[in-house]
Amino acid sequence: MPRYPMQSHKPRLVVQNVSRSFGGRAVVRDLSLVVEAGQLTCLLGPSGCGKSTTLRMVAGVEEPDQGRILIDGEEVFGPGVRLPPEARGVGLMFQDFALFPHLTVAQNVAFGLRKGEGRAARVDELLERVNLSGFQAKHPHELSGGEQQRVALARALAPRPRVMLMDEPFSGLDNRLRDGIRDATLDLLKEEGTAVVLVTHEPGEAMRMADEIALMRDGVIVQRGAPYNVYNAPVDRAAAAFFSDINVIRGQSRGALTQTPFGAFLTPGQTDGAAVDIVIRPQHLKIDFDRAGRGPNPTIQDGTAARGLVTRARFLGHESLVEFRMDHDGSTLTAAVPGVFLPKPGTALWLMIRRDRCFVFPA
Ligand SMILES: Nc1ncnc2c1ncn2[C@@H]1O[C@H](COP(=O)(O)OP(=O)(O)OP(=O)(O)O)[C@@H](O)[C@H]1O
Repeated sequence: MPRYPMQSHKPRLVVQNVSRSFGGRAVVRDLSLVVEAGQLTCLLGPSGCGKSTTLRMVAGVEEPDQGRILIDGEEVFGPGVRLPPEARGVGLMFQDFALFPHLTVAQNVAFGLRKGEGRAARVDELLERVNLSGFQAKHPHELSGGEQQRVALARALAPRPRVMLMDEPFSGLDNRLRDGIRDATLDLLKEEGTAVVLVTHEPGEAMRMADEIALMRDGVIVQRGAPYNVYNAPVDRAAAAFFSDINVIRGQSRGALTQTPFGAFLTPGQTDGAAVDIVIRPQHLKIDFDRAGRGPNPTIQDGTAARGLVTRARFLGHESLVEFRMDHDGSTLTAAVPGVFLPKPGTALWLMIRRDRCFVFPA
């Protein structure tokens, strides 16, 4: 049943309306996904939202209750079709990737390759590309964690998988190593041109690696898009909160406007009288100084300033986080400021909200 006619474009990976329950509980619900060759899609979401189960169904180690999975237009799972994992042309890499301890580095990388011409050359090529030339004869116990991880990557890529499936592949690594290995891994995956599905619960990792983020919650994809779009246009309050701390100002929409101590916000599309949440990331609160009990003048971009007292200020390295107790209702707001800004607790400051950086959601 060819869904994609011969002459038309066949995405590398198509997951169609796939569902899976365990003991009557739906863990993945009617999930669909398309990943092109050379593209990296991150399944991002909190623990237990069904990311790993989705990945395992693509790998073929878990069976969907329903749905179809196609690789290069070929059905690998569907009504009456169940291709085993080894026949799907997928490469796997998991957090606890285990190299074969009794095999050398070269033998580990060669493991999935057929004997014959080109085998040794492919092993050497990959080891060079993960910066491990000369490591061929070593055994895994002689390698650092980062080196073992690179061997595992070379091993998974050696047979030129059509789809590479990675489940939290960097979480076992030292923090200092992680960013370098992520970048090197991404470069190699791009050179190989394979389609990649990477599971992570870390927004930072997804932002760094993904062409497309598929944000998951309770077994469904709630939003997908380029990292920039998912970060800057979240579908709801929880999607915004998944990527950073957020500040929430609750108000009531009247005539497409919501009045707050920070001035009026446009809240089009909200029913009259409906409670709305105005959501703003700490980076997008503007701080101004107290001018003898007065703040800066209102502007169209930033609205009216509201006064608060600093309750805590912390330096985090690249930015400072300053917490305020607001005069008007005693609520707490947090502002992030680049560099070092550590006002003493009790300092009165004025906050403004950038209108172009806030999100409005029904409460
Ligand atoms: N084989 C199984 N039998 C029963 N329940 C399972 C099985 N596999 C997964 N689950 C349950 O399904 C839910 C989703 O698991 P899954 O591993 O897909 O989530 P996840 O988003 O990858 O989370 P994590 O990051 O913690 O692995 C969890 O509640 C888990 O306990």
